[in-house]
Amino acid sequence: MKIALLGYGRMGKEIEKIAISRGHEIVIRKDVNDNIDITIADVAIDFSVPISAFDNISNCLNNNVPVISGTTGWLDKYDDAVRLCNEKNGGFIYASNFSVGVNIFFELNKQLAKMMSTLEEYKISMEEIHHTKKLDAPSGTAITLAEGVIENTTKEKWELGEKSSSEKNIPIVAKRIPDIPGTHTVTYNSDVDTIEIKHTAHNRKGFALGAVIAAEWIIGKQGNFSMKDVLNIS
Ligand SMILES: NC(=O)C1=CN([C@@H]2O[C@H](COP(=O)(O)OP(=O)(O)OC[C@H]3O[C@@H](n4cnc5c(N)ncnc54)[C@H](O)[C@@H]3O)[C@@H](O)[C@H]2O)C=CC1
Ligand SMILES: O=C(O)C1=N[C@H](C(=O)O)C[C@H](O)C1
Repeated sequence: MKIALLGYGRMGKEIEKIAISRGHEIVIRKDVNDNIDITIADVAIDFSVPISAFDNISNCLNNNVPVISGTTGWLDKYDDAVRLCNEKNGGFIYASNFSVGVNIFFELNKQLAKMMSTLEEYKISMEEIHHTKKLDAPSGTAITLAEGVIENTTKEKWELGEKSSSEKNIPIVAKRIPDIPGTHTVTYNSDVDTIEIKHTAHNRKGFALGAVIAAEWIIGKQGNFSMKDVLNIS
């Protein structure tokens, strides 16, 4: 496959190594606002910055190139991206986290939320820890975890901070510590005990492998998909 990397930072470089090891060719390495001809690629993988993700994705969809995006912090335009994908009969996957482990963790989180939904003595909170170069907070993964809880309980919103302003909200603490690739914890605390589920990424290889697998999977498909479709998780 001929792959365009839209964003050639920490993730772009990690994806390049894995893509080459799986027999693919990198035909574009776009960083910042370079002019590119996206039509030379079979598929594009966007791991850029929040302000550029939508333009990168639109350029692909407008030129009939399927696109995978892992960039977080741009979701105010997600519905526009889905609309454009449908209008152009394109292929598009956004995932806040491409690692297999986190996608299993997302399902575990939903199951746990269902079980906890009637147990009012337990108070939920979330914590995410990332490296100090991260631009957005809370992380996209923490937002997906919060959405999984909201779908399965009476919680209505997430809120940044240690304590939420309403019982209906899920408090999310975002910590920034040098070199941490990504740690997410969901905690249910009561007076008598604590239940906690946690995912710790040891490096960026899992995110990068998931993105390449998604790029391989989307070739020849039309529609807006998720990592759950790619991994066939039920
Ligand atoms: N979904 C997932 O599994 C994961 C998502 N991420 C997200 O991916 C994004 C990138 O992460 P990193 O590689 O760690 O960041 P990074 O800062 O190392 O790389 C981003 C690169 O994008 C470049 N860039 C700026 N404007 C651009 C444009 N118009 N077009 C293309 N590239 C442009 C920057 O120069 C930079 O080199 C972040 O939003 C991060 O949260 C990171 C890891 C996993
Ligand atoms: O910026 C990062 O590094 C990461 N971003 C994603 C997020 O916002 O959830 C995924 C992963 O945790 C690493």
